[in-house]
Amino acid sequence: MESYRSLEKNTQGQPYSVVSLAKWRILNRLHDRNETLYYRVLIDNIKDFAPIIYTPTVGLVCQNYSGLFRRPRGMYFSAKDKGEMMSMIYNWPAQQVDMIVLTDGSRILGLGDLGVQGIGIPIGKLDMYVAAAGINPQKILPVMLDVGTNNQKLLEDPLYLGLRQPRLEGEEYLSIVDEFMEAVHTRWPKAIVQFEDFQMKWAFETLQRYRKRFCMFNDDIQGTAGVALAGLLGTVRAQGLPLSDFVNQKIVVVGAGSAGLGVLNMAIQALSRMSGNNEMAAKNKCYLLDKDGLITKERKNIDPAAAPFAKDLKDVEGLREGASPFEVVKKLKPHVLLGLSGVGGVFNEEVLKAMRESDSTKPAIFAMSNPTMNAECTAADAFKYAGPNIIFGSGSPFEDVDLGNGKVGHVNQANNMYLFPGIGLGTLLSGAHIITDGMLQAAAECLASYMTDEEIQNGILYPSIDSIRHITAEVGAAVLRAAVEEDLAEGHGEAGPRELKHMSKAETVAYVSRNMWFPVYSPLVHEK
Ligand SMILES: NC(=O)C1=CN([C@@H]2O[C@H](COP(=O)(O)OP(=O)(O)OC[C@H]3O[C@@H](n4cnc5c(N)ncnc54)[C@H](O)[C@@H]3O)[C@@H](O)[C@H]2O)C=CC1
Ligand SMILES: CC(=O)C(=O)O
Ligand SMILES: [Mg+2]
Repeated sequence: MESYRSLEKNTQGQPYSVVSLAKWRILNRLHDRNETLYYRVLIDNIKDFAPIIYTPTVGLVCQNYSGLFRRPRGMYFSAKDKGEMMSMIYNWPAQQVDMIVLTDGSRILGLGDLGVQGIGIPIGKLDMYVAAAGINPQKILPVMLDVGTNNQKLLEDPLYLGLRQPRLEGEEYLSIVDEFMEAVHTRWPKAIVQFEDFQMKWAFETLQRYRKRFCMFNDDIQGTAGVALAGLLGTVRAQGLPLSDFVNQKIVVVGAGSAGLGVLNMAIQALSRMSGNNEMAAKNKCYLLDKDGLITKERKNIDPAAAPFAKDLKDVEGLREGASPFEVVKKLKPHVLLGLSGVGGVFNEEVLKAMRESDSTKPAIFAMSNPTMNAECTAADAFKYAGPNIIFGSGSPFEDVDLGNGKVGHVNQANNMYLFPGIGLGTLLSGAHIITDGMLQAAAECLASYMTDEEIQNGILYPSIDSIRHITAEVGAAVLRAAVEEDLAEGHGEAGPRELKHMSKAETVAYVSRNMWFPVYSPLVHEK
């Protein structure tokens, strides 16, 4: 910590990229040298270190990974390993693996295709699993599926560590993922595989293909959706309205990719439950935009995943196919404007000023894209242009904003880190062999009800990252209980299905907390 603090002191005024990469190097060296100590300082200083090992710095690390590379971490399965993956999996030295984060590097944060350099994301996500969920670091496995890259710059970079070929497509691609999933399942049938940062077409396709066969989920589609839903429900409470008023909120989502569509799907499921299974009414309140603007039924070559949300032009009077975010906000006066576009600055001054006319007393702006440069707007601009009354959330951290007269504009970190560790931990301890919508919904509801009314009134929708272990234990327990209710909990370790079934809510939280690993040195000689 002394060397970290002196680095901070000695690099004041230097560019963000230089300072944050230097910080990452200090932590990475410690990670290689002394795992127990690394996780201990990570847990004790999570607020300072999450932005280094996770977003935003992890983005910069991935962009520069081939140059930063010193030692391997995790496993790489390449297209050339076809037919060998089963023996490769059996070569992994740990007896047991509980949690795998898998990527193919095709959509790393909002930074696009980074090929094998995307391995930084599974490493960072699994560090959060250890820090937040107390998964034993000996039982985690970051995995890169190297199926090539379409990033020309990387293909020409002499330092690039991956296969120098264009990405595999179609059946060739799927056969690689299939082989990997079968191999993992054979050796560790209960290991949970988190799919992370896959480009949209494969994100949806693999989720559909595997979710009923393997214990897996897609964090960008499902984890993000739960965090966003908790945020949306929070904004209803912040307006002093009962949760049932959620059905009256107008929601504009900018970005129709895996994350944006995941959010809309989950929000619409929740809305239709609240409005007596009236899915039509729920959909009417949600508007979706992509790089070509408002998606309507007039759209040519509409993506099948976005089609269910396309608006009939007669239902959006005064708006046209492809209307810009500004036109949409100006016309609709939405309660919530949520960005998952991956494009920095899409919520510009004009769009943010239009949010001043929102029908909500506390309009919500979520600029959820990562890393910081890709956020749809900064926190300072949001409060400056949309007004001091807004609720603000961003995917990467921003400082709270000084609004003058002692008032503070609170910044929420609307990031799936509040859910994925609990989803993984709860599933693991339940012993369920699949992850259902019910388990994910329980996770979202747990996060949504975690904050007090007073905090919510002050614009605070999510807990501080300092309490991430606590919220993760609660989320984990909620997921475990949902698995029990669905008769999926087969038990794990000391607790069989009967024990799990008979645990009260409080006992489940205590059970989950008890099973979280904490970094202490193990004695070399056991005392008698
Ligand atoms: N805060 C969080 O927890 C999470 C944040 N994200 C972020 O969300 C972003 C998007 O991720 P995915 O949905 O997986 O990407 P994606 O590539 O599947 O989708 C991006 C979408 O944005 C649209 N888009 C592009 N330019 C646009 C523009 N100028 N205006 C409006 N829409 C535009 C595209 O048409 C596409 O529909 C990334 O930056 C990622 O870091 C993703 C998951 C979780
Ligand atoms: C947070 C996250 O999963 C993403 O930006 O992709
Ligand atoms: Mg992601």
